[in-house]
Amino acid sequence: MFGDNLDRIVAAIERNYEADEIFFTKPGRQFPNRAIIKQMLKDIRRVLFPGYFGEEMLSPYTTPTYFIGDMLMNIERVLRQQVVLALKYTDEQGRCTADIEIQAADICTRFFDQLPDIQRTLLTDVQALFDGDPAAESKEEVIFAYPGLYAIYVYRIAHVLHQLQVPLLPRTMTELAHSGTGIDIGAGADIGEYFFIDHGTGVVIGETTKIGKNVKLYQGVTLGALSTRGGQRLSGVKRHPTIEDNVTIYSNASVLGGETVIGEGSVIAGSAFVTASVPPHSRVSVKSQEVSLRQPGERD
Ligand SMILES: CC(=O)OC[C@H](N)C(=O)O
Repeated sequence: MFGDNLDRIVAAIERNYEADEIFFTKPGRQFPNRAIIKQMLKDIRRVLFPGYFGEEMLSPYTTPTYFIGDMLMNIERVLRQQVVLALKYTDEQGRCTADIEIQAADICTRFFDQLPDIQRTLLTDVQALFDGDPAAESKEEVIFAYPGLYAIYVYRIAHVLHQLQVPLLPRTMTELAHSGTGIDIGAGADIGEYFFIDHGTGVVIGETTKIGKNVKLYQGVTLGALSTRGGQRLSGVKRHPTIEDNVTIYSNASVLGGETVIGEGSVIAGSAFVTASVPPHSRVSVKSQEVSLRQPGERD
């Protein structure tokens, strides 16, 4: 099939390997496993919303106490292994495995301590989706089927791991959700409770975005950076906007820039392009310059 070409192709690929050190996985190190991370997200979701994504609560012989305990012990073991792999892979100080394992165990302790709070926050997101979408038949339907809730769930798990400075895993998680839903939420974004994303396809929320409570986004909204020409020099710099409490942003609007603040209670029209701050209770029309104050009692 290859004829005489095989040797030539092999040699060319080998030369490409030699041109960049990223091709040579570091000796004794191994990447975390994407399939295992995906399964772990499923298992955590089964604990937070039992019965929705597995058979667990249907058996009369299973009490929640044993189910939760058993699941958490298994998830902890898997998470700890993946955190060890991620820490080892990215380690630049040549730390010994024992030290890395201690750090991973500590990260897991802190992560699981926060799990009940993540669950409570997710319930506020479920409520926001149900309250905000007249097409939702029930909160159960939101949990079972809504892509917005799934993306928010994965984000809330990934965000805690990001705060605990776990490398590789948070991004892997949010990209798994992105590929399944079309909703891209950076794990570093800081998002308050009662968060609502309806439909969701094409929503992008950059990693330094700050979002208050009770914020609503529709499909195609970008909360992005103004310019990324600075490349890695902008790493860690606030590049994405701040959205205060009770803001609604309609479909395909772009709000860009690290210093851009959308004041509390504002409404941004669909397809608006906003690169400057607007005061609380603004109504922003398609051209970002056209900003007027919302009248008291005026509807979104
Ligand atoms: C959402 C967005 O504008 O991202 C651009 C780039 N990935 C950054 O983080 O700056």
